[in-house]
Amino acid sequence: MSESRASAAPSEVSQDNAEPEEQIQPVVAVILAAGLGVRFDESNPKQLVQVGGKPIIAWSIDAFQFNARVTDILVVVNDRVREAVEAIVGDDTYDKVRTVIQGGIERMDSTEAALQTLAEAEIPQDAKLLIHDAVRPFVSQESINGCIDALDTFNAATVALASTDTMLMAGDLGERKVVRQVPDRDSMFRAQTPQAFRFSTLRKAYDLAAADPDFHPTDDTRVVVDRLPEEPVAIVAGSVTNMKITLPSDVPMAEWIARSLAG
Ligand SMILES: Nc1ccn([C@@H]2O[C@H](COP(=O)(O)OP(=O)(O)OP(=O)(O)O)[C@@H](O)[C@H]2O)c(=O)n1
Ligand SMILES: C[C@](O)(CO)[C@H](O)COP(=O)(O)O
Repeated sequence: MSESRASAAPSEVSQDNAEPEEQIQPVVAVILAAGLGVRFDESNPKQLVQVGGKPIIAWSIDAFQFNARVTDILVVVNDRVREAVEAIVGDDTYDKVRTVIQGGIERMDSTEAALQTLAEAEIPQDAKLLIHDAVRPFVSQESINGCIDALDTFNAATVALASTDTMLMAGDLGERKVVRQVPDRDSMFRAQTPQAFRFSTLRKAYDLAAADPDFHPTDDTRVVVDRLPEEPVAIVAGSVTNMKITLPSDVPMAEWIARSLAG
């Protein structure tokens, strides 16, 4: 494990702004920033693009750094962004960032790397994990707190936004896509992050998933839903502003949100 800052295990370090009487488990935010951004521009890592005067990943880390209930932060990177991310979190502001680790080829490989690091740090089995996309810079404190609270009742929770569009489930008919089903809109949600889990629950789901090389989920909720179908995943309210920067055309909207937050 290569570390950029303090080598203490999560929550060994004193938590000056936590609420020790009410919060007994560590609350660990995992910021996933090891993606290549193929849909954005591989030569311009989207995690590092500036919006509202600071890199997208700095917005994302700030949301957890400044939440009093989050005790520890782990950042997952690739070689292209490591140096820049280490420079960002080297600032004294980021005193909850324990380590910057190497991710993997797929998103689930990056989560797996985080789980291994946390296991090596002997994190408690009931620790609360908040897995967040580095490229969702404007996650609200309500959504973060909603995840932490939901884990008092559930072992898994995800931020999601109720769909305002009717969704179409499509299939192939020759070369054309055709509609196979029109699910009831009230049951349709758009997945966002953070996605939150008790450590032991996500560990178990990932252990089960490891046996299947053909499983390529794009988020952690799917790993739990597929591999632990008896485990309910609570939905926590997301927001339109908790957008994911996926395409270059998302940047103007992100700039607009950054400006409106500053205002
Ligand atoms: N191997 C990967 C792939 C993705 N991610 C992270 O997961 C989040 C959501 O992924 P996405 O937006 O799909 O990012 P990319 O994989 O970078 O994008 P693309 O699919 O266009 O390459 C991002 O913060 C990304 O850095 C990661 O840590 N490790
Ligand atoms: C985790 C995620 O951001 C939830 O919306 C998403 O699944 C990431 O992957 P995608 O390939 O961009 O859907």
